[in-house]
Amino acid sequence: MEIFGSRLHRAIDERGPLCVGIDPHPGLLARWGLADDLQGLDRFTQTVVEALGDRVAVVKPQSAFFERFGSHGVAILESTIRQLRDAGSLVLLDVKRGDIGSTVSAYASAYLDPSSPLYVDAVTASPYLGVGSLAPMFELAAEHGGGVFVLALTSNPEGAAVQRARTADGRTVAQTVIDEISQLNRGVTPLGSFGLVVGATIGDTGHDLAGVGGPLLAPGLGAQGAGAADLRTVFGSSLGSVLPSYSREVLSAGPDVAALRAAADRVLADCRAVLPAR
Ligand SMILES: O=c1ccn([C@@H]2O[C@H](COP(=O)(O)O)[C@@H](O)[C@H]2O)c(=O)[nH]1
Repeated sequence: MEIFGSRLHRAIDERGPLCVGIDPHPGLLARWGLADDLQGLDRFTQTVVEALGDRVAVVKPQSAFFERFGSHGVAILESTIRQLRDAGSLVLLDVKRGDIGSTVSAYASAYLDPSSPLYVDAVTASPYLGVGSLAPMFELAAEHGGGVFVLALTSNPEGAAVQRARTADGRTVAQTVIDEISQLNRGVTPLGSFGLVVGATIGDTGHDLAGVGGPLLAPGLGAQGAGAADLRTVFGSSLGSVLPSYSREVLSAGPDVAALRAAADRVLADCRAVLPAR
């Protein structure tokens, strides 16, 4: 079995360092001339799959925009996940789960067990019940070649008050998360399966990302105001592990399939100009 970190490394070599989110905001559905209903949701996601499923390394459906339509919306998410995987992109479900360990086991089964209808390559997870509470996700991911991206320094301005608060030993909360995830990836090459979410909007915070050994997902590009050049400031010497992530910046080019592809190509070129060649 090939581990997630190695599959991601290969996907980036083949398709370039880019993650595109599927975030069917009501405003985007309207902009695409679609109704804010199940049919609109289905058409929107089908179009993104057609445009980008065989093109970008990672596609990141945002679960919330499917869940808001109830069980039928989740059914569309399930079929979107299958189609993306068939088209060859890795699927990172942005679902930010976290709970006590016994409940995290159930979340792990939902997303990281290959027999689940919502099985994906990787998920996002929240560490605010303690990184250790996510152990069932880490274990199931390791067993089946999956990945977990844990929130460390999020792109929203509200995150800093919690994430940059100091713990008893003087490290920030975020640095304790970074250090625990680094341990999970220790000794794994070329890339570990346990990643962090670090927003492209946050500037130079002085956090030490050098030893993470796993992918660094960078949302906040485009609609939230960060540009590819900001990656240098945020990630410094860790730029080689960055997976830039765009949603609205690319999606707003739709519904034309060629325009969506051109938008993805454009942001990928912007990122390539900043990230080290590999
Ligand atoms: O720190 C974080 C973590 C996750 N996100 C998610 O990424 C996308 C961003 O969408 P844009 O349209 O590119 O702004 C969205 O799904 C967020 O929930 C984030 O923005 N920041």
